[in-house]
Amino acid sequence: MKWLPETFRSRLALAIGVLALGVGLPFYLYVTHVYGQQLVREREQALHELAEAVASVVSLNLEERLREIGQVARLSPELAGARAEEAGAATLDALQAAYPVYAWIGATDAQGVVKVATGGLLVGRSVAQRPWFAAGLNGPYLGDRHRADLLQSLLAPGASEPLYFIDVAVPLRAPDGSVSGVLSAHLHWRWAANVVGAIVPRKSARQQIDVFLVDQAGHISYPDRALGADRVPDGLVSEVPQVLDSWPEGGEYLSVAVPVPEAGPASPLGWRVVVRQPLTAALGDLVDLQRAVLGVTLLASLVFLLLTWWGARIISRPLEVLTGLALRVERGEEDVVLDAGARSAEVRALSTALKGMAATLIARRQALERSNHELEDKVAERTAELARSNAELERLARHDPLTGLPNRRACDERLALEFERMRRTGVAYVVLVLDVDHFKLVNDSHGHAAGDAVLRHVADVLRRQLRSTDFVGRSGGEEFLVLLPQTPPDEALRVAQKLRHAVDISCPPAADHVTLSIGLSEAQPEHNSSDGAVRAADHQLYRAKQNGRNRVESSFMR
Ligand SMILES: Nc1nc2c(ncn2[C@@H]2O[C@H](COP(=O)(O)OP(=O)(O)OP(=O)(O)O)[C@@H](O)[C@H]2O)c(=O)[nH]1
Repeated sequence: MKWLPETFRSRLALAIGVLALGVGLPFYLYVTHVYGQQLVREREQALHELAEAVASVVSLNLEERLREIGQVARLSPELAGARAEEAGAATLDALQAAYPVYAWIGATDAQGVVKVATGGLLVGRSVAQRPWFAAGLNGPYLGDRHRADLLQSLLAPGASEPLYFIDVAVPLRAPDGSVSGVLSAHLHWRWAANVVGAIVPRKSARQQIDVFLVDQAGHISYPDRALGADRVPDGLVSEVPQVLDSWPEGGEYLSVAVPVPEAGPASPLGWRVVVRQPLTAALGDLVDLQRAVLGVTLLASLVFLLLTWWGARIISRPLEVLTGLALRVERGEEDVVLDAGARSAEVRALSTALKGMAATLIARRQALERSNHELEDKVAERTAELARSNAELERLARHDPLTGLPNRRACDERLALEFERMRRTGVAYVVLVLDVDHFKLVNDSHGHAAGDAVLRHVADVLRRQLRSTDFVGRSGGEEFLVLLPQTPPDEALRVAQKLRHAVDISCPPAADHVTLSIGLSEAQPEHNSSDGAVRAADHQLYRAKQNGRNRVESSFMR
C-alpha cells in the first residue's frame, strides 16, 4: 500500500493514532448521544414549566380582576342606586388609578344604560347590545380580547393603532338581591404584556424563547406583532413538547401548548399559552459539547500519535544502530561490535544473532580469501610450469636431441632470419655446410652408437670453436650448418679452416679419426631466398668431397 509510511516507527505511530480515534469516536458518539437526549428532555421540561407558569399567572390575574370587580360591585351599593353617578364616580376613578390597566370601568342600569363610568365616558349611552352586558346580568363574565368600538375615539382620539380590550363584568344587585345593572371593566390589552412580561425570565430572549397567548380559535393574541401569520400551527395542542417544522418562519422549533386554567365561575375563554424555542438554540449546548468532545478526541489521538512516534524511537533506534553496524560488516570492516546497547530482549536476541552471523561471515570470508590466495599461488605456479614446459617444448621442437644443436627446422628459421636482416641492413653473411667424411664407415665398423658418439663429439668441437654470435646447427644426418653474420669472406674462410682443423686434430670417443669437408658461400642481397646461398655452399661441399675431403672449398677461394 503506497500510502503507508515506510518506517516501522511511523507505521506504529499511525496505528496507535488510528486506534485512539477508533476508541475515541465511539466514546464521542455515545457521550453526545446520551447527553443530547438528556439535554432535549431538560429543554422540553423547562419549556413546559415556563408555559405552565405563564398560564397559571394569566389565569390567576384574570381571576383577581374578576374578584376585584366583584368585590367593588358587592361593597359599593351606590353603584346600583339612583344616584349612582354622583356617588360612584369616585370609587371607579380610585379603582382605575390603583390599576391603570383598567381602560374603562362603568356601571349600567338593568336596561344597559351607563350610569356611572371612569372619566364620565359613555355615561347615558346604552351598551345593551354589548355581549358583556347581557352576560354580566347573569353572572361573572370574562370577555375575550376584542377591538374597542365606542371607546376607541374617546380614549385614543386620532390614534392609528386600534385599541384592544378584554372585558370583565359582574351583576350589580339591589338591596333586595335583584339584579339592578352590570358593573364592567375593560382592560387594556397591554395587560397581557404586563402579566406575561413579569413572569417570562429575561434570559428567555437570549435563548430565543417565544411565549404566545393563543385564543380558542388558534389566533395569536399576544404579542401583537408576533408572527408573519397570526396563527400558531394547527395541531399545536399537545402539552407534551414536540419538534414542529410548520411555523411560518420555517425551521424546527421545540414547541409546547398549555391551556390557561379557566378563571373561576366565569365563562370559559379556551386560551392557551404556547412556548417555543428554535431547536438549534435549544441544543446549542449540545453543539458546543459535541465540538469540545470531538476536539478533545482528535487532540488526544494526535497526542497519542506523536507520543508513540517519539516513544517508538526507543525501539527503532537500536534497530537503526544495528543496521548501520551490519552495513559496516557488509563493507568488510571486521572490528565491528554488533551491539546497539538495547534493553529489550528481542533486540538483544537480534543483535546476538547478527553477531553470530557476522562472525560466520567474517570466518567464511577469511577462509575464502585464504583459498583465493592459495588458488592464485597455484595458478601462478602452474603458469610458470606451463611456461617452462612451453619453453622446453619450444626447445625440443627446435633442437636435435642427439647433439643438442638447433635442428633442421631451427636452421631454416635462422637462415630466413639472417636473409631478412641482410636485405634490411645490406650486411652479408656467410653460409658453411659441413659434412663428416666417410661417416658410413664409422657406423659400419664401430656400430651405430659409436656413430652417434662421433656426431656428439663433432658438435661439441664446433660449438666450442664458434662465437656466441655465430650459429651452428645439425641440418641432417652427419651434416652441419654454420652461419657467420657480419663476417667478411676471408675471415669466414679462416673460421672454416679453424673448424676443419679442430675436428681433424680432435680425438673422437669411438673412432680413430674424424674429419670434415666444408663448403662456403656468401649470401647475396640479390638472391631470391636464403636457399640460394645454401645451394651454393652445398655445391662447394661437393667440390671439397671431390677434391679429397678434409678440406674447405668456397666460391670466393682463389
Ligand atoms: N650413427 C649414425 N649414423 C648416421 C646418422 N645420420 C646418418 N648416418 C649415417 O651416415 C652415413 C652417411 O654416409 P654417406 O652419405 O654415404 O657418406 P659418407 O659415408 O660420410 O661418405 P662421404 O660423405 O662421401 O665422405 C650413412 O651410413 C647414414 O646411415 C646418425 O644420426 N647416427
